Amino acid sequence: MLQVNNLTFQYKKQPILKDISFSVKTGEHFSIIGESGSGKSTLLKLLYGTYDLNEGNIFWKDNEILGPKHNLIIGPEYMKYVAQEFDLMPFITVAENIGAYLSNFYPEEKQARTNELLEVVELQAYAHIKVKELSGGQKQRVAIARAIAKQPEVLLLDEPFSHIDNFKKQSLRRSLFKYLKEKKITCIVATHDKDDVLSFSDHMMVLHDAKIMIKGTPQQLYKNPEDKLIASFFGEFNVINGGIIYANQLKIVDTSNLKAVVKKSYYKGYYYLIEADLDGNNVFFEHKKVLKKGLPICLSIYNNL
Ligand SMILES: Nc1ncnc2c1ncn2[C@@H]1O[C@H](COP(=O)(O)OP(=O)(O)OP(=O)(O)O)[C@@H](O)[C@H]1O
Repeated sequence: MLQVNNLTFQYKKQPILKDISFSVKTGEHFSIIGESGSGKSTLLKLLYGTYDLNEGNIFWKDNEILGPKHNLIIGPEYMKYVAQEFDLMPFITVAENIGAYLSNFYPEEKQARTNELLEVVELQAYAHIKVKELSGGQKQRVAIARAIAKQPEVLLLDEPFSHIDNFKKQSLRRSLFKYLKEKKITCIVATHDKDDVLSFSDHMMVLHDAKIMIKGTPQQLYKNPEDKLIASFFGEFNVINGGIIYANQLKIVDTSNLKAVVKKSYYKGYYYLIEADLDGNNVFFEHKKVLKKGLPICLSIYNNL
C-alpha cells in the first residue's frame, strides 16, 4: 500500500499542497484530478521523491520515500514516473529505447519483452524507427512502454494520453490499463480527462486550493458531485434551484414549472446539446433533434444517475 500522511509542500513561499493524506492499495488504479495548477504534477513528483517534503511522509509498504537530501538518485527502483515531458533518447530506435533498461544477458528474453511492450502501446510498426523521427504522441507511447519495461510495483503517469490522438487514445487506454491491472501494478494517474477515470479508476481524488477537496470512487463523485468543479470534470451541467444537474438529466416535457426558450443547438453526433434561457440563466440539456431558436419549452429534471 502507498500511504501519504499529512504531506505539505511549497516550492517558494506559497504552499502548493497542504496537509494531504491518502492511501492507494497495491494493484489499485488511483486518479488525481484538479484544475490546471492545482498541484497534480507536483504531487506525483513528490511521490517519486523528486523534492523533499516540508512536512509529512510517504511510504510504499514499509519503505519511506525520501527526497534528494537523502538520496543521490531520484526515484525508488520499484517505481516509475512518466512525466509530461518524456525524457527519451532521440538518436536510437523505439525498440532500443524501450529495451534500454532490460538486461543484455538474455537477448531472446529481452527481444520477447520488447515485442510485448511494443504491442501494449501499439507501436510494433515503429520498432526500428529512431525516436527523433516520431510525433509527440508516439514519443509518449514509447515513454510509457519504457516505464513498464522492468515491471515497476508503482507507476506514476502524468497526463498519459495528452499527446495521443482520439483514434488511438481509446484502444491504447484500454490496452495499457488492462495490462497494469493484470500485472497488479499500482497506478497513479494525474489527468484532466474523465475517460481516463470513469471506466478504469478504483478511486479518485480532487485537489483544490492546495488541499484534497474530496475522495471517493468515480461512481460516488459522478452521482453526487458536491461541487461545480467536480461536476465540470464529468461533463456539461447546470445549477438549478441550487442543485447540480447534468445536461443529460434535463428533458423536455409537455408542461412543468421550468419554462425556457431555446437559444442554440450544438451538433454532438448522436444528440444535440441545446442551450436555452431559463429565467435569464443559460441551461444546457441533451436532445435527439435540433430545436429552433426562440422555441418555448418546458423542462423536467430526471434522476437517471
Ligand atoms: N519547479 C517549480 N518551481 C516553482 N513553482 C512551481 C514549479 N513547478 C510548478 N510550480 C507551481 O506549482 C503549482 C502547481 O503546479 P503543478 O504543475 O503541480 O500543477 P498541475 O495541477 O499539474 O497543473 P497542470 O494540470 O496544468 O499540469 C503551480 O502554481 C506552478 O506554477
